[in-house]
Amino acid sequence: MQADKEDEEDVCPEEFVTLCDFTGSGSEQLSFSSGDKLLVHAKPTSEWWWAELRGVAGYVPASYLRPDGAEEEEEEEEDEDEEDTSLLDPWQDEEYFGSYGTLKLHLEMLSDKSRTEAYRQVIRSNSASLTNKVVMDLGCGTGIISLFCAQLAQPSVVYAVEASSMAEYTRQLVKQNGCEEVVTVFQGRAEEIELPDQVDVLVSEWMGNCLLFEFMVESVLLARDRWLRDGGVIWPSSAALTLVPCQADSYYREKMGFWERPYGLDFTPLQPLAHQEFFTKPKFSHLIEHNDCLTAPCDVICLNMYTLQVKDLEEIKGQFHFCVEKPGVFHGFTAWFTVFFESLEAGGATVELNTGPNSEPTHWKQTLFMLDRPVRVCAGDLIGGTILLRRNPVWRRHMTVTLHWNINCSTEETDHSQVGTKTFPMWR
Ligand SMILES: N=C(N)NC/C=C/[C@H]1O[C@@H](n2cnc3c(N)ncnc32)[C@H](O)[C@@H]1O
Repeated sequence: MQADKEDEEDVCPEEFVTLCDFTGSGSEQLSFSSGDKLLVHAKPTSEWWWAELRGVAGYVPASYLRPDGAEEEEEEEEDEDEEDTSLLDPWQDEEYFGSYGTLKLHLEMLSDKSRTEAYRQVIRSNSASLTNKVVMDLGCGTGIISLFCAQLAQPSVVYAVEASSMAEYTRQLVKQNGCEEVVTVFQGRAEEIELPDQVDVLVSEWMGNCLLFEFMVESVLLARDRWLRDGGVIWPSSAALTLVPCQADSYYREKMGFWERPYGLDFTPLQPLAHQEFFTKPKFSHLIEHNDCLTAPCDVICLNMYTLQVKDLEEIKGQFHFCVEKPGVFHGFTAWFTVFFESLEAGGATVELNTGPNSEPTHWKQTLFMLDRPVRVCAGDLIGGTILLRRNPVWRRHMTVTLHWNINCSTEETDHSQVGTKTFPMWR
């Protein structure tokens, strides 16, 4: 990588000091360690600058730098700035693992019968093959999956790995349920802990909204590469993201229609604000009604957990071709995921956990992406396009979802915006 980039206007280079480590992703980003002195050549945007370190140049996140020579006032403010460095953690681990140190999220996940029973079914239907196996439960939380393993099968050992302070309680639950002979709890990040042995089975419940949000999947892939022995099994074994063009009439009326005539008054000047506030980001925990689907759903992304690589997570693209089955209003797209657990026995039945509208609801429910403008469609209209999940290069648990679509109407009289595109932050 050359130290200067012809198409960036060069400013006189300024020296900056880095506040923490940064691992660049892709060839364009420059990695550095905390305390490095960088030479900033250009500031093309407020977020990304073009800088050089020891003759190598690349983009760096501006928020990770402070002007060199500013350290004296920095020392004076050291105390109140102390907590700021935690804001610079691209993984936001303090906040993330802090949230899992309380019961709220564990109660939500454990109360999700579809989710929890699916994992119990996986253990139960593979109990014979789990005999004498070494199992790793990555991100075990309260240890529910590990306890199922110890209760319903005879593995030789289960390594229950949990980074949050919940691990202390997980140890108590293991003891309380008489599983301490089989289950060993390791408190720490899966990326950092040392296990006594390779594992035969790597099981984890890592899926976030829209499948990938939180990107815990990266930890699972790293653990697979480091701890899963050759021929070992990873659960889930594969995952699919499903999309469907849909109506969302009640949501649209609730958030946008409301301003037409509240109490006989015209509040429509607030509609642009409502659009910005309610339709710019995806709507999590959306419950799509079956008859809101304008077409049959389509799997747009399929992930094989044996071959998926961390670098593949930067950008994942899918395509779709829908044929509208009934007239209606195309308000947006709804997405959900399904994960599959292959049997340990050759030819055994695959267990699946489907979070879509035709299955028992889960705590994820579905995710709704609202278009800027609803479009009336007729049966026979074709909605084709692409979906792009692009991981945030700085905030590593976040991504954007970009949808491109075009509508080929089967008849002429209906009004149509033929082509559309929209990018949704999740959440950065
Ligand atoms: N979002 C869904 N579905 N599940 C979130 C489930 C997250 C649980 O896994 C733990 N966890 C997440 N990442 C790691 C890691 N790298 N090492 C150890 N424990 C981890 C969290 O602290 C939660 O207890």
